[in-house]
Amino acid sequence: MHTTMEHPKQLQHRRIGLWISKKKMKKFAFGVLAEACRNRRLELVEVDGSCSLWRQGPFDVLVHKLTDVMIGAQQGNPEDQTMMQHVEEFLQSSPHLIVLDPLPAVWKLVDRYDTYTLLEKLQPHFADSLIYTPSFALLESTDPQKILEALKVKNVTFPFVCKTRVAHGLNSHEMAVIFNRVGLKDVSPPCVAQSFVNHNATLHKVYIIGDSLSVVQRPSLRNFPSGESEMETLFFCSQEVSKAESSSELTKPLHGTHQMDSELPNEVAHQLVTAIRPVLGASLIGVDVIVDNGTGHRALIDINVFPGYDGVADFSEHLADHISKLLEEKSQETGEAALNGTNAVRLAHHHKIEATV
Ligand SMILES: O=P(O)(O)O[C@@H]1[C@@H](OP(=O)(O)O)[C@H](OP(=O)(O)O)[C@H](O)[C@H](OP(=O)(O)O)[C@H]1OP(=O)(O)O
Ligand SMILES: Nc1ncnc2c1ncn2[C@@H]1O[C@H](COP(=O)(O)OP(=O)(O)O)[C@@H](O)[C@H]1O
Ligand SMILES: [Mg+2]
Repeated sequence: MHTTMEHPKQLQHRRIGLWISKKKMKKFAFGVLAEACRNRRLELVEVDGSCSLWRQGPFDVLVHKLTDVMIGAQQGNPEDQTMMQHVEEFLQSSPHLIVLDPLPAVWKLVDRYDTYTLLEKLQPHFADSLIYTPSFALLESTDPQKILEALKVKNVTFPFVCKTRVAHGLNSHEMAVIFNRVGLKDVSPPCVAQSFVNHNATLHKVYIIGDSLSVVQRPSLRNFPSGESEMETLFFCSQEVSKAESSSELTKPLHGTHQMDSELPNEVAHQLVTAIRPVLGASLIGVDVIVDNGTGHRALIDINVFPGYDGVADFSEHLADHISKLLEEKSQETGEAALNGTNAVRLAHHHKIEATV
């Protein structure tokens, strides 16, 4: 008689759905991740957002970057709203599905004002590591007087960077550095104003993949005169300033700048990640850190959902490890739950017998 030996849970074949935009898929090393998954008895499947998830499933893990669809739905785009409804229904019908990262965690990171507010609340946890988030204010008016008042209330100083509230997607990277009151005419509300921090044109991208992190140096905006100055508003696209290959007048460190050490020690990066991961509830994130060249304090200026991890060695191995770890934890959880369930039935049965003796 042929008996099929049930694979022990940890050896069972698992299906991992990867759902990212076409733009991101073009840059994504799908084949490398698929290979890393195969080596861990995981099958990586590309999810087609235009087809039914039920037909493409079942999945044990859904790895996604749905920020564009989430933001579109939030802004009233009917197709994105329908898509998000489909996603929510699928998640509700798949209680054991591991979502990487959970939608509530991702929602916290699609609006810069929400993200900076969250980081501001974390300030006490960071104080001893000299980590902070620069002063920021929500600007909702074009009236210069109202803007000045909003800046003053939140201690935002000139120069400041004006960023869209929306943190991801095509138009989210158009920014401006405003140097004086005349420049307030360039504020396009609603936007977030964040005090500019001189940091010797060095950006540290702290890339987090579950429990592993990598710090990658990138070019960044050069130093500017502190306080109000005669400089004209500087418009720029962040995707042209802080990519590995970015190089322009904007990113050339000024000669003779006060060269306070612009490094980000690894242990500081670890302290940062230890503090923010539990609060964010996300595990595939990029944190942009710059070091104030006057004080050496570390400023958190940006958090990204599922970034490109450009420059991170063995990204696919780290991601496949993280997925395996989550599956193992889930299997133990359900194993324990089943065991508790069985024990509860056994106990109830025992009490029932006891009651009849
Ligand atoms: O352009 P990539 O691939 O390097 O990744 C972008 C990230 O760059 P990074 O890897 O951090 O240098 C980029 O991070 P920054 O905004 O540059 O800090 C964004 O996360 C971007 O996502 P979106 O287009 O804003 O939804 C990311 O774009 P997607 O890969 O999500 O399309
Ligand atoms: N508060 C700041 N002080 C100094 N430079 C900043 C500040 N905020 C942003 N920048 C510069 O602008 C770039 C893009 O800012 P960021 O908030 O990371 O936008 P994005 O989300 O588009 O990456 C940074 O990499 C850095 O060079
Ligand atoms: Mg950034």
